[in-house]
Amino acid sequence: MSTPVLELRDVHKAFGAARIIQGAELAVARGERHAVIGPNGAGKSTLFNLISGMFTPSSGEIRLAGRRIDGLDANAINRLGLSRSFQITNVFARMSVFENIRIGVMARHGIRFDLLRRAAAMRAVNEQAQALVERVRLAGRRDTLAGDLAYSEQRALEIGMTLSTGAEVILLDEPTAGMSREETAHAVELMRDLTKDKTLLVVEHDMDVVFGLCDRISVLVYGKILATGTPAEIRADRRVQEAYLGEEAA
Ligand SMILES: Nc1ncnc2c1ncn2[C@@H]1O[C@H](COP(=O)(O)OP(=O)(O)OP(=O)(O)O)[C@@H](O)[C@H]1O
Repeated sequence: MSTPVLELRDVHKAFGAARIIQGAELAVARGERHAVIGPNGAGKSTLFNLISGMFTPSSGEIRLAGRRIDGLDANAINRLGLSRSFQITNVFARMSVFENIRIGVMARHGIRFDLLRRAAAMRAVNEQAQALVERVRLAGRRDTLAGDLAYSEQRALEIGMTLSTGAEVILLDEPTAGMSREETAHAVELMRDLTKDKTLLVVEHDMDVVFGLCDRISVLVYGKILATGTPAEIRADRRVQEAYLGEEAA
């Protein structure tokens, strides 16, 4: 693999005496869709928090496009091209769909609200925000308050917000949690489309989504990556079957 766009080397994270991440190794290639799976409590969300700068590792290295990012705060990491969504819906309920997306687009350009009065800046930002609203298929809900959207629409908006800062590496934490089968299928299609020219790292419990969407999968068990491989390799991996997938993948 050429230089991975995202790389973890021997990453550890302890909360007091609780060693949650214990030497995680991960290499995500540019342009791939990569899932992190593992049992409840394995440390998947903690891993995301470490990568995105919500937590600082106790030790180890995290690199984005070859550059150390461990120890940087979330905003700095975002500016370097990594953006994440959260397990819990995280939209501004009292702002419209369009306004939610526009905040991220403005951040991308470093535009403050007072500068928005300048017509040219406003036009460019509005055009990009509108294009993204359309890409996440919420054009019909453009002026609806985010708090009034259906749950699955809120999750789609959240993906839009994650993309709005223009980041190259997108982290999505359980994007289909709580969705019906139909909503899940729609969300998968959306993710496939929106991440065509991006790198996606996703934590997901729905194995149909993982095996259908992702190029490679890493299995996290007790804070360590037990295996990384293609869906076929992971399905066939005896250790993974024993530790996690069980009968389901046989
Ligand atoms: N800030 C924290 N302080 C102390 N313990 C924490 C903290 N954050 C997470 N943990 C612990 O770390 C362990 C792993 O949690 P984490 O949420 O990362 O797992 P997960 O794999 O995402 O689980 P799930 O699939 O259930 O979401 C849990 O035992 C949790 O209680």
